[in-house]
Amino acid sequence: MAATSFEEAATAVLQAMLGCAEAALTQSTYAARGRLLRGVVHLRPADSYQRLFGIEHRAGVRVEEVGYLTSANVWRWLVEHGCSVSIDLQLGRLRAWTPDGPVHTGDALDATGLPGQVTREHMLGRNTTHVHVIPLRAPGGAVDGMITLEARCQAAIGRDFIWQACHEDLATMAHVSAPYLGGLRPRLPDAERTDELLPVVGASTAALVDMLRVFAGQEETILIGGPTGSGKSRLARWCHEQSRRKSHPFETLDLLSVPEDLQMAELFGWKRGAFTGAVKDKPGAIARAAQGTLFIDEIDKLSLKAQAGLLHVLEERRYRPLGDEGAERHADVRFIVGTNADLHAAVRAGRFREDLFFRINILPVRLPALSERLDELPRWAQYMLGRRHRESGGEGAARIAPDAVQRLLGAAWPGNLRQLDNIIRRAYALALAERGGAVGSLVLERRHVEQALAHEAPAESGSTLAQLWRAAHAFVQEVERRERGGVTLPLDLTDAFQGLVLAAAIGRLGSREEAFAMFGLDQLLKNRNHQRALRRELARVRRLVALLGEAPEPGLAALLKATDEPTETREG
Ligand SMILES: Nc1ncnc2c1ncn2[C@@H]1O[C@H](COP(=O)(O)OP(=O)(O)OP(=O)(O)O)[C@@H](O)[C@H]1O
Repeated sequence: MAATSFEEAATAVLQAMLGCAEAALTQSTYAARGRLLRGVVHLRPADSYQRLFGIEHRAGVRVEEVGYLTSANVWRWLVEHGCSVSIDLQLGRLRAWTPDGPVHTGDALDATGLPGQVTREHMLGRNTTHVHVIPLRAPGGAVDGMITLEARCQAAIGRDFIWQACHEDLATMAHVSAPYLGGLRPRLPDAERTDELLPVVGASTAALVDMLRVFAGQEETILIGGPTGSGKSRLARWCHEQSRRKSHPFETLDLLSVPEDLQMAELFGWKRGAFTGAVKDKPGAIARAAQGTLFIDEIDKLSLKAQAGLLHVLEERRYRPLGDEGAERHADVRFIVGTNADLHAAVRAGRFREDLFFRINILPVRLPALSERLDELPRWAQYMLGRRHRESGGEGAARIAPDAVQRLLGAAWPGNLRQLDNIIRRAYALALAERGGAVGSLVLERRHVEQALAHEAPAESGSTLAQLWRAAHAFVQEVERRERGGVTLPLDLTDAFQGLVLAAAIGRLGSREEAFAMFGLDQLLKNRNHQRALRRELARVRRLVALLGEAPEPGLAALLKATDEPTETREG
C-alpha cells in the first residue's frame, strides 16, 4: 500500500509471495531438496502486455532478462477458468486449483502447443522444474494479468511440490495486490534510451519499450496493435534490430496492399508455371526474410485460405511455395504482426481463425495513439523538424517556437505520428517559402503550424467515437496535470458535455428552439421549459469553464453571457 510505483509494489508483492512459498517449502518434505527461484508479474489488461517485472528470490534483485514467459496456453487457461494453475515442466502436466478442488490435465503443454513447448524449453533450460501461476483480477473480475513463481526440485517431478499447502494464501495475496499493481504507474525511465530507430521514448511509452526490448530477444511472435500511423512498422523494425537476427533481413508484407488472391503467393512465393503469368520462380516474403524477421502488417486482412497457410507455418515452421512439388521448406523466420483491428471481434465474427489468433497472440502489445501520449509530441515534432531540415540540406539549427508546440498540442491527431510528420513538413515548407527558400537556421512559428493545420482534410479528423475518445483523453490529461500540482478535477464536471453539445447545436443552427427540436425535445419546447433546461445545462458548462480557468471559444462565451443575464427571455 505504501508503494509509489508499479515496480515498488511488484517487488513487495513478489517478496511476500516468495516468502509464503518459502515457508511452505521449509515445512515440506522437499525442504532440503527444493529451491524457489524467482517470481514475475505479468500485467496484461485488455489482452495487451503492459508490464513485465520479475525478481530473483534469494538475491532480491530484478530479473534482468525475463527471457521466459508462461505459455500462451496457460494464459488461455487462466482467462477461461480464472483459477491458479501449477505446472510440472518435465512432464508437461498442469494442475488447476478450481474452487471445487484440483483438476489435472496432462496436455496443457504438449506438442500441439508450440508456444507452450518453446516456453517450457526456456524454463527447463534455466533449471526450473515447477511453475505456479496465479491470476490477477481487475476490480471488475476480469483476468488482467498473472504472477508466476518458479521453483526447482528434481525430487518433486511428477508430484505436486508445495503448491497444495500455499496456493490459497498465494491467491489471496494476488487478489489483495491486484488493484495496486494495476493502478500504479511505472517509475519514470532513468535516462532516455532512444536510438536512431526509436528517437523518442517518453513516460507514456517507456514501460512498453522496456518490455519490447525483452520480447525482441525471444523467438515468439509479437503482435503489435495500435492505430494507423502510430509507428507499428517502425517499432517492428526496431524489435528486429534488438534481436539476435539483426544481421539478417527484415521484411515487411503489408496486406493492405496485397489483393486477397495474391496473399498466398506473396507469403510463400511460387515456382515457374504455378499459375498464369508465373514465368519464373519467385521467392515469397518468408524466403526473403530467411534467418531474419517478417513483419506482416494488417494481419486482419489475411484471407481465410491464407490464414490456414500461415497457421501451418507457425505450427510446423514449414511451408511450400505455390506450384512446388518438392518437400516442404524450413521457415527460419521470426514473425511480428501488426493490426489496427480488434482481432477478438474478428474471431467472434468468424473472419479470423481462432487457432491462428492464439498462435499470434502470444506477446501482444499496443502502441498508444498520439493523443494518448501527448507528453511525447514536443520531442517528436522537434525530431521530425530536424530530420526535414537535414533532408533539405539546411545548415544551422531548426527549432519550434514554444507557442507553435502549444498549437500542436491542442490539435486532434487521428493520423498519429504520420499526420504529425505531414504537418511538420507542410509547416516547414511554409516557413521556408516565407524566407524565400534560403536555408540556414530556422524557427517554426505558430503561424506556420496554424496554416499547415488549416490544410488538413476534414476526412482526417477521425470517427466520431475517436474524437470523443480524444476529448476524454484531453480531460484525463488535464486531471493528471493538476494532480501533479496537488489539485484535482471532479469527474462530475464531465456532465457539462451535454451543455456543450446544446451550445454547439445552438451555435450551428442559430436558434435555441431548433437546437432543442433537433434532439427531439419538443415536449420541453411545448411546455416552454427549454430555457430553464438550457440554463441548467449551461450552469454546468460555466462551472467547467471556471474550474478549468480557460477562456471559452467566442461562440460559447457569447451564449454563456447571454444566458447569464437575469432579464434574459429572448429567443434564438
Ligand atoms: N520510430 C520512428 N522514427 C521516425 N519516424 C517515425 C517513427 N515511428 C513513426 N514515425 C513516423 O510516423 C509514420 C508512420 O509510422 P509507421 O508506418 O511505422 O506507422 P504504422 O502504425 O505502421 O502505420 P500503418 O498502420 O498505417 O501501417 C512514419 O512514416 C514516420 O513519419
